[in-house]
Amino acid sequence: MDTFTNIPIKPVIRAYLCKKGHVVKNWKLRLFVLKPGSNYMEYFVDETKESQHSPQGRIPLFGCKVFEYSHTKSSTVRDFCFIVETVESKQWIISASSKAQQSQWMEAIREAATIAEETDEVKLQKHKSIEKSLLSEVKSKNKTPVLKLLLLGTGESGKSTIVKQMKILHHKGFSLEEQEFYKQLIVRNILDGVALLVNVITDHQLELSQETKTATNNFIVWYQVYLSKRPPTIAIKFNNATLTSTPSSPVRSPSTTPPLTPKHSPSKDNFLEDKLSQIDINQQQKHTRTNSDQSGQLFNITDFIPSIISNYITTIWSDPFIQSEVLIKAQDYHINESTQYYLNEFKRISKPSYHPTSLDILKSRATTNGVVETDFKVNEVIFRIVDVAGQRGERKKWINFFDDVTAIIFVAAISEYDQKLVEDNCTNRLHESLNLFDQICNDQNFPKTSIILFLNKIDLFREKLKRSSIQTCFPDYRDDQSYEKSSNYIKNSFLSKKRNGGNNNDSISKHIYFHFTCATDTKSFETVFNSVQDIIISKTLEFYC
Ligand SMILES: Nc1nc2c(ncn2[C@@H]2O[C@H](COP(=O)(O)OP(=O)(O)OP(=O)(O)O)[C@@H](O)[C@H]2O)c(=O)[nH]1
Ligand SMILES: [Mg+2]
Repeated sequence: MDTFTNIPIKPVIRAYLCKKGHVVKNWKLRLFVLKPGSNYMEYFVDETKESQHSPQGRIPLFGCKVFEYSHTKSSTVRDFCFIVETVESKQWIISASSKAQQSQWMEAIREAATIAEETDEVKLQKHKSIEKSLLSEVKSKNKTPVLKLLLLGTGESGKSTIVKQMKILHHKGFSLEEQEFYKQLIVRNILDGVALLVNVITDHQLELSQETKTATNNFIVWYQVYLSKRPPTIAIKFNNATLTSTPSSPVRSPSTTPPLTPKHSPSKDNFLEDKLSQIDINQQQKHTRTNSDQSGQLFNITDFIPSIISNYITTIWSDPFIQSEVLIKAQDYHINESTQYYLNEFKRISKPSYHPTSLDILKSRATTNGVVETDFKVNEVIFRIVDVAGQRGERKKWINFFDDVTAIIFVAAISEYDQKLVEDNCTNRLHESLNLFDQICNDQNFPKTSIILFLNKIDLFREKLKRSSIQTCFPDYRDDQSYEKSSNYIKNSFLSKKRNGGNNNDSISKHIYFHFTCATDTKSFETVFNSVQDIIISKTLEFYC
């Protein structure tokens, strides 16, 4: 996990000090080295070993305590002793050669401990020991603890994607029924995405090459009929809850948008347009019933795209102008971020034998309706993950799920710094997320609940920084457009939202943990979730033990 402190410039301190053995309790002279900004204090047998950087041992400094030590009964009493105790309660007894040296080292170690980071090695050790103690506790009490994690955040921030990752990591992936659902959803996502691109072209009256123009015209004529026939939602049962797909409307736009109509008159020189020209748009249903042979195959789509339509999509996406300017403009129309991924993968996806991969599923988009609870058994613990709908109108339902929450994972999509909210088309999405975070982390409903902040979509954030600064969202931001500085600024903006109520009230001065995440990347999510597990389990241990 990252920390948010600066490392002061201080000299290295090194000296020979005596260290009491952990196994054989005798004193050994060791060369101790404390480098400023290091996460460890190291000790060596001598200078040669130091120059080879071959330490005899190292003491993790993150959160360690230092206190004076005086012997009560020992035949080998030493003066000026002190103890360094790590967060894992492991102790090192060290003896200095004078009072001044003892004070100097104690002070330096204390200071180093305040800025040291928790290293992966320490995290892993902690993770294992926490798990071990929880397991033995569980065995002795013969019960499986249920830890409730509430996923909160604005719409489209990535909450449901996290649940999908949990399925991949802890549920052996997706069932055949789920894969079928996602296949249909992906087809819808692609068709809606292409229609939205065409809508952008029409809206902005963009000039296209003749080939692209023909393909867009043909596609949109077909799409309008397809849309009128397609059921508005597809649904699937997940663990007694229903996830319903309500794909985004392809005609969302920043202003008043004309209906989807091709700007250029369709040419009459191909099969599809000939077919469609026979259709009375107002009589589509009737027409399909009576001419079900060819148009039935063309429009009765569940999980595949007819090859003629695939060809139009391929032509449209092969145009570099569509992939650059049109795609960027489409952001203002709230295009699904995965459209680019799907269209890049379209050759594979458009095959009749297509089966979605885990990544395809992670990239799919369906607005969550209501609340979906899913249990995941991880080792001997059940994580009950509560995924809510993030859009404004849905948030009043959240309060019903605040009871017995072990931890809140607040998901904020930091790549949204230059995007407007779908709900009102005017509020900056990141401002909305910051305001929501402010409410959540200062809410008295969960005074002791740990809050874990996921600063999500870092992959899109990195890409976007190449073309626009976070100044769009934070006019006071003065630094450069580097990922490090920009992400750090956003992180601090979130963390600064936590208030302590001005009365040192412990109940609302809870700690906020944070991670930079890419929820569609399974490997990095696994690391992040291990760390989250540690925090949650260690907090819960207090309750169970
Ligand atoms: N590139 C990228 N896409 C992401 C990331 N996280 C989520 N997404 C995509 O963002 C879209 C929205 O994600 P969801 O998980 O559905 O968002 P949500 O927070 O559940 O949204 P609501 O249900 O509307 O509240 C999906 O298409 C995801 O694939 C990420 O870190 N990087
Ligand atoms: Mg969702």
